[in-house]
Amino acid sequence: MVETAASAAPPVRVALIDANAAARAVVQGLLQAEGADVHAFGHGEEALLALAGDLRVDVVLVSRHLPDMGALELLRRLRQLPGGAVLPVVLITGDATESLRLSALEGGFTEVLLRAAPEQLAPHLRALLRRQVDLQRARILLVEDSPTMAAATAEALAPLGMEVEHVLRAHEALERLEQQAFDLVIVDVVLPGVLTGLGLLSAIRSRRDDLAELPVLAYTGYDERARRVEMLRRGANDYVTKPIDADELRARVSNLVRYWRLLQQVRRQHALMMRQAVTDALTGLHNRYLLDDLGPRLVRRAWRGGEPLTAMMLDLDHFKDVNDRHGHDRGDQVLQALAQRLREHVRPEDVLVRYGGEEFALLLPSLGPQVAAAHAERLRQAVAQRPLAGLALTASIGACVWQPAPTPGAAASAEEATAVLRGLLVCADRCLYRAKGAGRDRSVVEVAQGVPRA
Ligand SMILES: Nc1nc2c(ncn2[C@@H]2O[C@H](COP(=O)(O)OP(=O)(O)OP(=O)(O)O)[C@@H](O)[C@H]2O)c(=O)[nH]1
Repeated sequence: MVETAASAAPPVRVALIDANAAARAVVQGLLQAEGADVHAFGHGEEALLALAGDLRVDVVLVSRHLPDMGALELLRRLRQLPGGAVLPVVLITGDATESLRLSALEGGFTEVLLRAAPEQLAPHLRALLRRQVDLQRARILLVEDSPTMAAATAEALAPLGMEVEHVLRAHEALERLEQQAFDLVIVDVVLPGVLTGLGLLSAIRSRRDDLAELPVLAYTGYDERARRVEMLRRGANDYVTKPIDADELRARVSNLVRYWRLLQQVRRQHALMMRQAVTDALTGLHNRYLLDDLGPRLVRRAWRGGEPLTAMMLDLDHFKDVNDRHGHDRGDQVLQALAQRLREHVRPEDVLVRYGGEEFALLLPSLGPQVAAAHAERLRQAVAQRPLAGLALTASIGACVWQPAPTPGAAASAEEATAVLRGLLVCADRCLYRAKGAGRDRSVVEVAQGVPRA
């Protein structure tokens, strides 16, 4: 059963209340340039009259000084209008002090926007509108066995423009959560069937993926302390007591959806930062921090399975001359071309990183000494046979092959695995040094005796 309130995002409707005609025109122009539908007013009373009548908006922007009332007075009266309790009301001010910002937020404004030059204000207004559109696009899964309650909920949420999907049973809700992304679950705690609302809550919270933190708003018919505590204990973010109050429901739903959006934004940024932390900006290859993370895992796997593991160090020959003769930019291009060349020669199970400067490290599982030596030669030839960024260059390679004794069931500790990785890299580096000493453009391979340890 689906009750859809809205799907395509309509323009965000903004009430702009500012006594200063010139300033108002600037903000109005910026908002309209972003596609907003703007209703501008110079007086508070004028705006309140329109909003108490037919005018419906998604967000209100108000300047601090109005001819007929203060911004706080306007806010108080806006909150009393139908639907006004959840309306985002943004104060726009030229006063940048932290104390003003805090007192405005404490006073009930949703945000405080600093009045600045248009080019500085524009991105803030764009972000404000984007947040509003995001909220309108929210999808809510309503799990409610009473058709009357479901209809009342859909009606109460309609002004928010969110999409409400209704299912009757908890198990249907679990199926829908598998199929589609939702921003909030509203669940009646008492549901017929094997899985109750509380059971659904526990099922969501015990998931091992991001959905475990999906906001859940619980409906209860009993305003009873023990039941409220139980709902919160099981992980409900908030609850509403039946019969529902439309304004209260909208306010709680908006808050939870905002929280979820923020959480997702933080997660995305965190994932990006984690990627950046292990990525070398010049070549796009992973950096040595990824080796520190993945290397011990490969060591433990090799140890467990008695499979060989090879570490290789590859270093361009006379790279300093490239920089000196052709400039640092050309040197960078060479490193990028080299990274691409190496990428073409690694298998999905191999780890390739830029170890630093013009040195690259590889970890290659399951190659015996002869195959590892042949592979090192192939890499050396791959560098020498074609120019890199237009320059004929060579590389030297040091490789160290570790063949663990088959010890089924034995597992290395994390510290041991790290020590073995270091030992392998030191051994490979030693081989590289020998390759350089022997005239460069060659590979030197050594089979580790015993367990390599740094
Ligand atoms: N363009 C560029 N140069 C770098 C980068 N990182 C390190 N280098 C340069 O790489 C050069 C390494 O020089 P050396 O360690 O003397 O080694 P080499 O000239 O390659 O000599 P051998 O290794 O002995 O054959 C130095 O000039 C560094 O400045 C980088 O990201 N970009």
